[in-house]
Amino acid sequence: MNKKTLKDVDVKGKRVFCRVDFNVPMQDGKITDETRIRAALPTIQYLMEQGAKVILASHFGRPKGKVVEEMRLTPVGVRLAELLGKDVKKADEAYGDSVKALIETMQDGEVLLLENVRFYPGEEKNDPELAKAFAELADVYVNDAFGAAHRAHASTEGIAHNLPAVSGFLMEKELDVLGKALSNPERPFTAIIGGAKVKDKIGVIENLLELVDNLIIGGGLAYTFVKAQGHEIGKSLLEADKIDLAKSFIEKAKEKGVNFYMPVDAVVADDFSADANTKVVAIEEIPADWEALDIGPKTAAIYRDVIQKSKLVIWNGPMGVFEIDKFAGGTKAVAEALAGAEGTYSVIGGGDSAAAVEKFGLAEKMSHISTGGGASLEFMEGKALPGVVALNDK
Ligand SMILES: Nc1ncnc2c1ncn2[C@@H]1O[C@H](COP(=O)(O)OP(=O)(O)OP(=O)(O)O)[C@@H](O)[C@H]1O
Ligand SMILES: O=C(O)[C@H](O)COP(=O)(O)O
Repeated sequence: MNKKTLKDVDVKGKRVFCRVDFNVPMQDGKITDETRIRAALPTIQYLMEQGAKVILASHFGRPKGKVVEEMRLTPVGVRLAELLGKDVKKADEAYGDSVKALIETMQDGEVLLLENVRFYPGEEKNDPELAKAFAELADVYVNDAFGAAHRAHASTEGIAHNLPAVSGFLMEKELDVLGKALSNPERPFTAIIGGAKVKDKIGVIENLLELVDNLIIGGGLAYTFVKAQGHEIGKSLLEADKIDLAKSFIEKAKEKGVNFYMPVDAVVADDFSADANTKVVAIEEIPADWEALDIGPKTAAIYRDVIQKSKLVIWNGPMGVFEIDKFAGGTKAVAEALAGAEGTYSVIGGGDSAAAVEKFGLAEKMSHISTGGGASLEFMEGKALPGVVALNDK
């Protein structure tokens, strides 16, 4: 990476504003997945050991520039203190005199967690005044929030123009793994793209078609491709305005010599629910009143075979409605194939694919699970991430 990292700056005795992504799933005030907190620990612990005053900032949810009591970072601070085995002070604001006063009382090696930066309208607008107010709190800026690196916000981008700005260890690792995968992939290189909508995956499919040997399509978006092949898809998800685009992707794959895999069978249901009647049908035989909610067993077997023969696999988006057990089989089969494939480096884009891998208890078996959903997707689209661009060059 051509950007400065934590190891390139001296942080001893310095006030360090460290942007993390603590946007963790929470239900009734309880954190349901603490992966993102654990992933930030190496940077936080290093800063503590180096004797920095560690000032942590994060967004949580989408409070739209207002204080939303349920979106305070207090429960995250409590869990972080448990994981660190050290006290974590918690501020009720994210900048200003009250925060400055708290920082004055900090000893070297102590940790302070600021309040949700999205309580302020200037955060998402990347207001230079707010960026300055954040910068006034510290001597050095560390960005470890890979999950938010695709956002040009005051605490992810603006602040970097006001302080020495470097990446944290998580940011460095994510960029390293994803960067190497895309720039110098081991082959055969396979991308698995699923999820709900073609619309959300256009950029990534376009970019990956230039890079991969195999492109596997699954999830709700697959049925627009099936329709593009001239088959009826019943009540399955369809983006009618994307049929021509789907056709052009299939054509482009042919031109480029990319093997393009689409479902050959599907699990169809007479209702989008856990109590629905279901059956497995060939892809050209989806009944008019039914909808395809998962790839079928023949498709899963083909996909497994491609995965096992690949040296590198990038996966973004589930193969079916994995939240409902009846339609989780295809996603599980892909996860199991990745977990069992020896000599295959598996990169899981964040978001739902990461959640699925967790749900099946296979997270440990993957080579890399990204902590960024949207961020890893934009990276795979070949886009520059503003939170990274703003950091100091080496
Ligand atoms: N055949 C299908 N029909 C309808 N919905 C589907 C189908 N297959 C998958 N889905 C749904 O798609 C959703 C995931 O798609 P989405 O594009 O939101 O996530 P993703 O690709 O993992 O991206 P992110 O990283 O943003 O979470 C899941 O909720 C899943 O139930
Ligand atoms: O969960 C994420 O993908 C990141 O924390 C970014 O959140 P956002 O989509 O609300 O900007």
